[in-house]
Amino acid sequence: MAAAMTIVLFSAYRSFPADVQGLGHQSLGMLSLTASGLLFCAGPLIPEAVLLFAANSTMLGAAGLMLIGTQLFFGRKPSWWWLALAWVIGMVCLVGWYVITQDYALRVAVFSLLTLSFYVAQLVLLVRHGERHFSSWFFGTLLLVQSLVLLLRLFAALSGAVGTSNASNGAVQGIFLLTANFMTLMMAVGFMTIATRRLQVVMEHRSNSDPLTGVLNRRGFAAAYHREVALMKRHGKPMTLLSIDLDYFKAINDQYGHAVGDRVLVHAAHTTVSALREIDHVARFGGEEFIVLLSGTTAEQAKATAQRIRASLFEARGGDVPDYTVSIGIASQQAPDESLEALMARADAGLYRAKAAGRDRSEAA
Ligand SMILES: Nc1nc2c(ncn2[C@@H]2O[C@H](COP(=O)(O)OP(=O)(O)OP(=O)(O)O)[C@@H](O)[C@H]2O)c(=O)[nH]1
Repeated sequence: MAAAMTIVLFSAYRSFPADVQGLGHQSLGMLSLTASGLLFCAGPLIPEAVLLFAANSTMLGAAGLMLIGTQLFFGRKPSWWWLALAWVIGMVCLVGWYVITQDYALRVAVFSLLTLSFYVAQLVLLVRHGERHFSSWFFGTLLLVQSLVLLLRLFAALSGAVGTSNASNGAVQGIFLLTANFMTLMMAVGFMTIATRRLQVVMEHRSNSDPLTGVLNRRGFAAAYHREVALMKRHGKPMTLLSIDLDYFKAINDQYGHAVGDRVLVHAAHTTVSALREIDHVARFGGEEFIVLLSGTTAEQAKATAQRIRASLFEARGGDVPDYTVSIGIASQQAPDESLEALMARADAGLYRAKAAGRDRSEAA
């Protein structure tokens, strides 16, 4: 199962975009688990000491790599120190097993506890950073089950119910091995579920946003606009559109080059976004024209917002971006059934007036 899941996770790692992190480490974790399984099976062929150290190292490595995969998935710093510490504790325990007491139950208890720590850490990560979505609930439940199984094994070991070797035939041992195999499959399925959900989010975001500036594109803006129209219909909330155009942008491109022109566009987009509230929507409609949809805002309030955007662009100048100004056209949606095209045409009329009046200003339609 671990070998099959290694292939599934590796294949996803190769084909998913880099925004979905952690698949590589999860796949390495499964590979490590495969190696561990093979080593435990190779019992009679390998000297016992070598087998115990190698098989337990790969088993701990598997759980540690999976934790690191999940940490990377959530954009956290990987805890390599944790894996190293667990490995040192595990190896000291094995040396103790040889030198001091060959207590199988104690060995099982120590390794169950170490492995448990990795799964509990994944569960905590998921609870803290997971999206409220079915995929998180599913993976979280699996992590909880896996942690409970390990906890049970820990208690079983402490109470002497695990027999005297991996091969001992007790019911507890049998149930554990069966569950461990099943959970190997399920852990990979669980991680693939959150990874696939992330893939969907990334793809939706890409298809709705402008690749240069990261703000919405036409498609993403249309969806946001229709959500706002629905709010207007239900609660009578006003909304206002700003059509923002960079002044003499061709001259910036001609004087500083296209790359600097691109930086100006990114600067304008980011500064505009930071001057607004989270509920507002900023889009780039190609070229050097941006559209802003101000939720719950009247034309009067939008005039102040347009001023604020222009002031922010002015204050944020400097660094690797040359000076530039913008002209802004303002138009409020008159009624829920006014079309986006009509609204934009009115905002553009305001924009042309601002351009004609000398640029670097805003004009209401
Ligand atoms: N760097 C860069 N330039 C772009 C991009 N898209 C469009 N442009 C340039 O934007 C410029 C737009 O020029 P115009 O439409 O003449 O407008 P303008 O020079 O800003 O003049 P006014 O709008 O009248 O103030 C053109 O030179 C386009 O090549 C882009 O993605 N990156």
